[in-house]
Amino acid sequence: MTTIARIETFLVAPRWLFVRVETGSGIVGWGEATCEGRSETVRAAVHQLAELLVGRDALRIEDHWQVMTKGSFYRGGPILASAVAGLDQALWDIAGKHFGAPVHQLLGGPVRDRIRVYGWVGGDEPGEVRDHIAAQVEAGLTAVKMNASGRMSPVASVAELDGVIGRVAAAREVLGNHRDVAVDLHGRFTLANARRLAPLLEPYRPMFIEEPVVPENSHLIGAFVGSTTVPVSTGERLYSRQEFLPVFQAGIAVAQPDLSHAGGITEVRKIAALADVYDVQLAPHCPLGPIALAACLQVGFATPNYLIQEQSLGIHYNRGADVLDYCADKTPLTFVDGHVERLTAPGLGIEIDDAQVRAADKKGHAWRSPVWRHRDGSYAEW
Ligand SMILES: O=C(O)[C@@H](O)[C@H](O)[C@H](O)CO
Ligand SMILES: [Mg+2]
Repeated sequence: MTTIARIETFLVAPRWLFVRVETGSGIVGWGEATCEGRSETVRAAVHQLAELLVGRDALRIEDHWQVMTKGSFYRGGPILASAVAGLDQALWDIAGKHFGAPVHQLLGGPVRDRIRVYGWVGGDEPGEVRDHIAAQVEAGLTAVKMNASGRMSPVASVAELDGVIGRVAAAREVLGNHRDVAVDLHGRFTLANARRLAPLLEPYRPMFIEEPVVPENSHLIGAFVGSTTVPVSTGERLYSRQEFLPVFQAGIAVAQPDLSHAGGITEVRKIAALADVYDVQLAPHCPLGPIALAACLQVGFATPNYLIQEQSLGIHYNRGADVLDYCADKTPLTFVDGHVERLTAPGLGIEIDDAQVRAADKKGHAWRSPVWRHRDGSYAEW
């Protein structure tokens, strides 16, 4: 009676796409297929993939993953990988509820009792960075991540470089030496800019420098790794083991697969195993909703090479919506001392508020990534 009977999707504020899978016996599994700025496109993909699942046994997760990712000949990319991810998470949620165990128990059992979390901080001026970090420290976090810059010239000016240094210096000053700051270059830097910046950041000892080059230029990341002693991270825009392999071979230190973009729990577990062979730690990308976060944490409780977890509780880019809005029980995602405690309930370990999600979907959302321009009018990376 674990036959898949019904698959629904919900487009909810601020920019998320939830997937609900129900079995004939009434077990409900939730997944998150959010792909920032592209969620409506993913939604269509989820409903087409649903044709492959309805009427089949929900517990054959690996087989469903094979069929969904390979079964229609044309494959790969963020849209399909996000759609598969949302469905895959929901199937793991169902399996956990069916067997009465949290997902990490099905993955081999807990290897840790709590997971360290970090949050994003904004601020254009050093003073603003200081204030935003002070608020996160006040909330108990021991690590934050900041963007290095806004729009960045292809060959950075002294003022642009000094702007980055000033803000990272301010971050280090308020954090002290017992907390960490990661610096996200966000694909805004050319390789030349990134190489010029890295030695200037070394005195502030960032936890890692993220996305030093755009993901389609993974062939350049080795040149960046070789230019700095700072650990290098990437992966929020890589969608499979095959796409991670070259960056592992190039020597990155931290892999950031997104549980909602990289094929879900099934694929990220395999990315983690591959990462382990290259001495790479996981720090999954997750500026997303509660289901994506729970899926990350389930992998984290069962994965030895797991550094830290990104999360967006209370963060202003969620524009008034919050990760906890859709949780019927807010306790599992409450942080203690900058960590989240092991989730013990069956499945993904959180309880989604069905009525709240249905109401939010009626309003929907139209979140889009901005399009930026350089001063001369040409396209600039966001
Ligand atoms: O590492 C991060 O959290 C950022 O790069 C976000 O993924 C990006 O702004 C799109 O949401
Ligand atoms: Mg990033």
